[in-house]
Amino acid sequence: MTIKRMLMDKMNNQEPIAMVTAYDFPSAQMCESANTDIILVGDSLGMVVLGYSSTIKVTIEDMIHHGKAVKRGAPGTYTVVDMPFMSFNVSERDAIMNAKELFQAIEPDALKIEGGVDVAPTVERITKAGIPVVGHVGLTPQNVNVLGGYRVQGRTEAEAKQLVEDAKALEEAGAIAVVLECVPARLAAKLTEELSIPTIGIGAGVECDGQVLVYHDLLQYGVSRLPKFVQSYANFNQDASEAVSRYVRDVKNKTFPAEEHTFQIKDEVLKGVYGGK
Ligand SMILES: Nc1nc(=O)c2c([nH]1)NC[C@@H]1CN(c3ccc(C(=O)N[C@@H](CCC(=O)O)C(=O)O)cc3)CN21
Ligand SMILES: CC(C)C(=O)C(=O)O
Ligand SMILES: [Mg+2]
Repeated sequence: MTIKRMLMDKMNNQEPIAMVTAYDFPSAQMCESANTDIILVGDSLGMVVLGYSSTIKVTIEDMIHHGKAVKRGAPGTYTVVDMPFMSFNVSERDAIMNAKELFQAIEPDALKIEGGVDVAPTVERITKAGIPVVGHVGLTPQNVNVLGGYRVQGRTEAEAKQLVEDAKALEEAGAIAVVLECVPARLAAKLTEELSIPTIGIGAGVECDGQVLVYHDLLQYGVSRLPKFVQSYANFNQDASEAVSRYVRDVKNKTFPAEEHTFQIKDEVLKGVYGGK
């Protein structure tokens, strides 16, 4: 089934779409075994696993490196890959060639592009070239230096109207779904009702057709401060910190490795090498 068909079926049957952002083989395996509907190889990988302070330094090569690992870990799960900063808005030609490169190298089901009215013609061109596209409006982290921070979007009447126009332009351009990031819940609910394509929310309330969260946020794994919209379901930071500290202590104490972690050699072999002492 195409990703578009799957998304439309879930929307029409009112079955919420569960999406997780993941970046590597083990996390993809975990998402697949947990029946995640879609794995997003998000450019948030720049912040979460590469340690950048924004998503701006993420490259096509980074996306390919992580995207391929995710596909190996989750061969049976739908995947969407983010087009990184400046890979789709320099020129239409560049956008198409970059989409081609990502789509051929990773073989995902769709690509995702941040932006609304401004990128709609690009979304249409890429879609017509044969690559399904997911839109992304509201807080678009690639614009953090213009927006002035990671803040809720669409709170004023002017901003809310623009957001609605952006989402409609994406729908019109043929986008298969649209991510709503950090949008007031009641605005997201209205928009979800109005659009014919599914909305996938992050910080956009429960009325969206689906939800997306970052794997490392769900698990409190590596990330320190969690945005307000995150529900964490585990605390890997605490478990990992305790575990690694215990390992370091055991090495210093020589209580690790123990007998059961070591390999044996016959006496006569050792004698042959070092003599009869
Ligand atoms: N780990 C992680 N999770 C994400 O969801 C995520 C990333 N990284 N990196 C890329 C973007 C950046 N995102 C962010 C980052 C911070 C906030 C944040 O701190 N927001 C404030 C809201 C302030 C307000 O306007 O009221 C918060 O307190 O939640 C929101 C989205 C979402 N994306
Ligand atoms: C948070 C989601 C929507 C995203 O774009 C990412 O993980 O990069
Ligand atoms: Mg992203």
